[in-house]
Amino acid sequence: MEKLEVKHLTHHFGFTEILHDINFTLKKGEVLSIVGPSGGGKTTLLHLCAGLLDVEEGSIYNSFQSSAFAFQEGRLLPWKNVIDNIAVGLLARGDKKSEALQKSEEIALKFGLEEDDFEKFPKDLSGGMKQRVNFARALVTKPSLLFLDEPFSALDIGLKRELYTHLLESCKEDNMSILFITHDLMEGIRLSDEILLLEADPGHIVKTFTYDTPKDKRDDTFVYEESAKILQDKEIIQTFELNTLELK
Ligand SMILES: Nc1ncnc2c1ncn2[C@@H]1O[C@H](COP(=O)(O)OP(=O)(O)OP(=O)(O)O)[C@@H](O)[C@H]1O
Repeated sequence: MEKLEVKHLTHHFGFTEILHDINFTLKKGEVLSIVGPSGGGKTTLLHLCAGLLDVEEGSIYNSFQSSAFAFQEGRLLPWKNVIDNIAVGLLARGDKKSEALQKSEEIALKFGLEEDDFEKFPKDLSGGMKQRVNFARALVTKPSLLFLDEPFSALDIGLKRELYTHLLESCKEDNMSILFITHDLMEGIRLSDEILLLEADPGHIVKTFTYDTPKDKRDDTFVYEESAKILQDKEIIQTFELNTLELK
């Protein structure tokens, strides 16, 4: 069975310990989110898991057959148009050009882009269109594991919901697994089988929340009720320092 297994992972930048003794397993078909305050080491952890940083202490075992990474800011190639940007991963793995372009056009339409947009370059796209291209590019290769670094944070609520739906469809149809980081507890509750709460200085997992309700049954009421519960949790209050905030 494909899995990502993180054991006793500790990481330093210089003399500063950023992550301390992280342990978790992501299994095939699961969605796992990492939630925590800014600067807590979430991106560092995701980069280590994706092989973008070298592991120094502890281990990461990744037996997923393929993976893709969608960055928060998109990182589209400015000299390529929409379809060529989406096709990058397909061409890199050796798909025939005509097939790669066809698959890219299909997924672009599915993700709400229009034929008129296909030839546009990133500089001529709105923020929302760039995010659609970003997601389409990550999903078109049908990765068995998808890494997401706060991909929804700058999006309006309508586009967020649309992209949630596409992601969950891919999880269901292709049994894709997702590891993602977010500041947004509601997003974590809507999408995840498991939420890891990461406290800062150094980043360590203080608590894990597990959700068994099928994701297509998680309506707004479910998400609000679970968020209300979680916001009373002692570790959440402490990790996000909610008890020190006063509304003025
Ligand atoms: N390449 C680097 N060199 C030195 N320090 C780094 C490097 N990358 C990150 N850091 C530091 O590591 C700490 C954790 O950063 P990281 O980006 O992983 O946190 P984060 O939880 O993702 O934060 P945010 O939610 O604000 O994106 C921060 O103090 C950051 O300054």
